[in-house]
Amino acid sequence: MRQHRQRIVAGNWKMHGSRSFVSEYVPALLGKLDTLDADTRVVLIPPSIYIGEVRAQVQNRATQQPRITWGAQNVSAEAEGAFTGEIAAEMARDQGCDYCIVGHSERRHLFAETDEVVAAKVEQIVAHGLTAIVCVGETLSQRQAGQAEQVVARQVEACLAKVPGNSWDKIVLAYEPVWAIGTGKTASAGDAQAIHASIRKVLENMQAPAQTIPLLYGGSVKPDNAEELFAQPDIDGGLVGGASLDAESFSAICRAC
Ligand SMILES: O=C[C@H](O)COP(=O)(O)O
Repeated sequence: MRQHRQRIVAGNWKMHGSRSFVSEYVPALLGKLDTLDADTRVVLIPPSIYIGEVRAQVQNRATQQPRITWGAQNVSAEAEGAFTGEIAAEMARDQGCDYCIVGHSERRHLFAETDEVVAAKVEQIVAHGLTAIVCVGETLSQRQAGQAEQVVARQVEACLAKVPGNSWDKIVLAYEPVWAIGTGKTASAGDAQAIHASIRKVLENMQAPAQTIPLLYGGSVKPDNAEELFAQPDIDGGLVGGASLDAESFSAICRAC
């Protein structure tokens, strides 16, 4: 039987959007989420400059809160200071964010973020009362070399190394195979489930509450594959990129959860 865990669909807009997009997209999306399963939480994650506008649009539909919420794509590993261009976890909290993505493969590969940096960011995020959506996942060559489980296990252990024992309820993991991100290639539901199950074992070995931490799948999630992925026993929802930018597609994915 499937464990009862929080189900989450998070839409990572990446570096897309505009003020006019927010004002059209958010009301259109919310209008399509009236029939959402009561256990499912939807997180809108725009570029940080638009968080305030997303927040205002969601708060206009007070009846859907707190099932519909918002978050940040990234925060600094530092608490505050002379770090031009960065935003602090406390600032994300100040904008009402409940969630923050950390360790996304684009940050790891394009901005050279290491597991140690990710761990420091996770520490900041949970210390400020936000929930970290911690991304892990293997590259294509690592998968082809049969190292997927091993790579993911190492990332999980390193990225969660500084989580205080009383903060595990502030952790969500997102398994995102790098080769599936934005490529239209999705891990098969069986392969994704196998990695998710292996992540729970890693969490158990870390003395974390492995059965209650939500595990999301990310990588070319679309309306036509979401249901099968979300039906897997250890997959509790999705981290959605491209398809989250279309209200019709994203709402269909949310309803599949
Ligand atoms: O954060 C989202 C992931 O990178 C997945 O992106 P995608 O759905 O465009 O493949």
